[in-house]
Amino acid sequence: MTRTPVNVTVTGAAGQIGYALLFRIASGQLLGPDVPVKLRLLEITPALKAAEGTAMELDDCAFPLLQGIEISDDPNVAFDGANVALLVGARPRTKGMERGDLLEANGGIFKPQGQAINAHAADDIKVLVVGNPANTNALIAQAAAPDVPAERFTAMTRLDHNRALTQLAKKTGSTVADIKRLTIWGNHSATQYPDIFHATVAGKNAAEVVNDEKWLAEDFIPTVAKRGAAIIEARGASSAASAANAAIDHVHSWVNGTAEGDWVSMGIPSDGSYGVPEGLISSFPVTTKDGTYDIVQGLDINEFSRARIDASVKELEEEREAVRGLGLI
Ligand SMILES: NC(=O)C1=CN([C@@H]2O[C@H](COP(=O)(O)OP(=O)(O)OC[C@H]3O[C@@H](n4cnc5c(N)ncnc54)[C@H](O)[C@@H]3O)[C@@H](O)[C@H]2O)C=CC1
Ligand SMILES: O=C([O-])CC(=O)C(=O)O
Repeated sequence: MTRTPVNVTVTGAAGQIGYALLFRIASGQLLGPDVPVKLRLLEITPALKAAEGTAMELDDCAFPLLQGIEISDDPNVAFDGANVALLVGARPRTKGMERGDLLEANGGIFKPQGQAINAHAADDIKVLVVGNPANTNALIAQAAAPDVPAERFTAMTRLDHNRALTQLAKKTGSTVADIKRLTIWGNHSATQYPDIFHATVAGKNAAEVVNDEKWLAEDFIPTVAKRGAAIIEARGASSAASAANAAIDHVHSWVNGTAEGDWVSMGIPSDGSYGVPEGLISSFPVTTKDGTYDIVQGLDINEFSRARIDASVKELEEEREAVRGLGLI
């Protein structure tokens, strides 16, 4: 049976994440090995030529699943009929900046894109915001799209999740495949909280296997939370291939479901669970099935975790106030 192609819109297509992302989408890694895709690339006018160059290379790969590429500098064109939208296009931070410092520079990008999604995207649109500060940019886009169900706007904390998996695997002498049920809570920022209290390593409780609260507080959490800055320091540019990989993982999980007994982390609109004020786009543990996600309920949050979740949520509230002040929501 021939399947209808899925329209995937990628913004910032000529950027460094775009370059690491597009080929993987076209090869079937985003949606599955039997799902044809059409790519819609959105760029600012001066970068259209570079986007065309990337499209030429995509052509040259002769991906059997790639059924078309359109390039535009108009969000109304790029989001027309979009089933999946990856909002990557935004300025990256440089050394010495926090991601929140980008709010003023980048926030303005997401309101018109939200409006264009509202007006033109397909009814089943799923949005992942990657551009920083991702959680609050997702809030801006969502606020500009009142006709799209709020839960379709998500922000990427999967890179943090993947970073935490590897750090925990290294500490416990295991492999990432042995680790389940890890959670990133809160904001994709230095206040995020990677939580191992409900995680398991080869079936055993991770916190008990580690049994080292000092390592948790002084090594693991800051290493994961500040990994983006460490990459900028080492590479001279922010994470690109790992960010593209996390975007693939995020959408793949959302569309194709999580494994039995495991969960993933996604920045999603809070329904008030775990004391996170309703409407904030905050990272939670989620399971996914049939293209929808559910927050994992009933986890016992200890004092150590509560303080850290609250601190990150407070920062999200402050970012929300800031974008209210800028008239973006
Ligand atoms: N959530 C996460 O885990 C991560 C987020 N990021 C963020 O992703 C964003 C992109 O990073 P890079 O690709 O490294 O940056 P980049 O500077 O290499 O590429 C960004 C691209 O976006 C384009 N762009 C700017 N404004 C646009 C608009 N209004 N519409 C469409 N395209 C537009 C630029 O022309 C450029 O080609 C940054 O904000 C970065 O901080 C990066 C890594 C991880
Ligand atoms: O740190 C940055 O600015 C880029 C990013 O979001 C990350 O690598 O997690």
